[in-house]
Formats: sequence, structure tokens, C-alpha cells
Amino acid sequence: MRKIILASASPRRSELMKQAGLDFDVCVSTKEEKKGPWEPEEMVRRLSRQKAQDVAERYAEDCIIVGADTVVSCDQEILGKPANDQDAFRMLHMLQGRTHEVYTGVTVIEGSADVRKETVFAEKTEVTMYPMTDKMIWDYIRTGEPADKAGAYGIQGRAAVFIRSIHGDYNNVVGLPVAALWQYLNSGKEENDATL
Ligand SMILES: Cc1cn([C@H]2C[C@H](O)[C@@H](COP(=O)(O)OP(=O)(O)OP(=O)(O)O)O2)c(=O)[nH]c1=O
Repeated sequence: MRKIILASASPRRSELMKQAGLDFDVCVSTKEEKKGPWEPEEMVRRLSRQKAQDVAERYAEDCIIVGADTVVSCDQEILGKPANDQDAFRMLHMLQGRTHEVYTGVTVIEGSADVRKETVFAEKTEVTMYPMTDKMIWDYIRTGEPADKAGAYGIQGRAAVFIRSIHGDYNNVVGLPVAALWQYLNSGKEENDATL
């Protein structure tokens, strides 16, 4: 199996890769994310590609680069990380008591500098939240959890108590649809060549 490079600073993505038994190094993209007027699925596909391509430029040897990007979508609005606490409140106030979508895009770049193959895919998970009072939202914001998370919540953390149901891959909400990624990396391989 070729060396895998995770092009992400997200500790959640690293944890999920480890959980899947994948052996990898981390190399973080430093390019500013170029956001455009795209639909959420197109947005996460493009941003995951930007991250993977930026890191791929630093590796001439034969390897596999994985980039990912996660956004929340609600009322035709794309929610990334909140700019500040007020913004986190606005996002959580919008999301509470209803259903929204979480999209994660993944780009896999394989090969060496001479010949590279790019694969891009995206997963959608629907998340339904219980109603939250303003006090519940502010108490949650004070935990500090929303700051670095798309949509201002972490399903894997304290926000778990506000989740009524989900439809789709849980890990996709946490930032990486690791099953789909593992299946892709292992597709077409003989049993003895699997990365388990
Ligand atoms: C909705 C949700 C998002 N998130 C996180 C996943 C992502 O880390 C983050 C969205 O930000 P991203 O820009 O996708 O990723 P990142 O900035 O953390 O890392 P990098 O750009 O280096 O790859 O939100 C959770 O951890 N739990 C959740 O429930």
C-alpha cells in the first residue's frame, strides 16, 4: 500500500483515519480556501480538491493524498465555522428544532508527480435537532466547542444531547465519511492487499 498523506489539520479526521486502521502522515494545506457561489455539494468537492492539490505539490513520490471539507446547509445558506460567538448563536438558532444537511467532500490524489489520478466524491447526512432555548444555545457556546466546527456544533461532543436523529453516515458529520473512503481505497484489491 502506498503512503497515505492526510491533507487536514482536523484532529477528528486523524482519529477517524486511525480508527479505520489506515497508516498515514499529516501535511496541512496552507492555501486560503477560495469560496464561491456554489451549491454545498459543489463547494465541499472544490474545497477538498484545493486542499489535496496544495499538499500534492509538495510530494513528488508515489503516494495517496486525502483532502476533505465539511459544511452545514440550511435554508439555502452554507454554514462554515462561526466567525465569533454571535455568529455561532445565529447558526444554532437557525438549526435548532429542525432538519439540516451536512456535506463532506473528499478528494483522493494518487500517484507520483508524473502521473496523477484524482477522485472526488461527496457524502450528505441529514441531521435533525431538538428545539433549543436561547439559554441552552449560549450555555453550549460557552463550552468553546462551536468555535472550530462547521455549523457551530460538534455531534461527537456536548451537542450530542441536541441531536434527535440522523439519516446517513455519522462520521460524515464529524468530518470524514471514513467508510466510503476506506471502501474506495480498498476497491478492486485482493483480500491480502487490504489495508485492514
Ligand atoms: C457538523 C460538525 C463539524 N465538525 C467539524 C469537522 C471539520 O473539522 C470542521 C469543518 O471545517 P473544515 O474546513 O472542513 O476542516 P478543518 O478546518 O477542521 O480542517 P482542514 O481544513 O485542515 O481539513 O467542522 C465536527 O467536528 N463535528 C460536527 O458535528
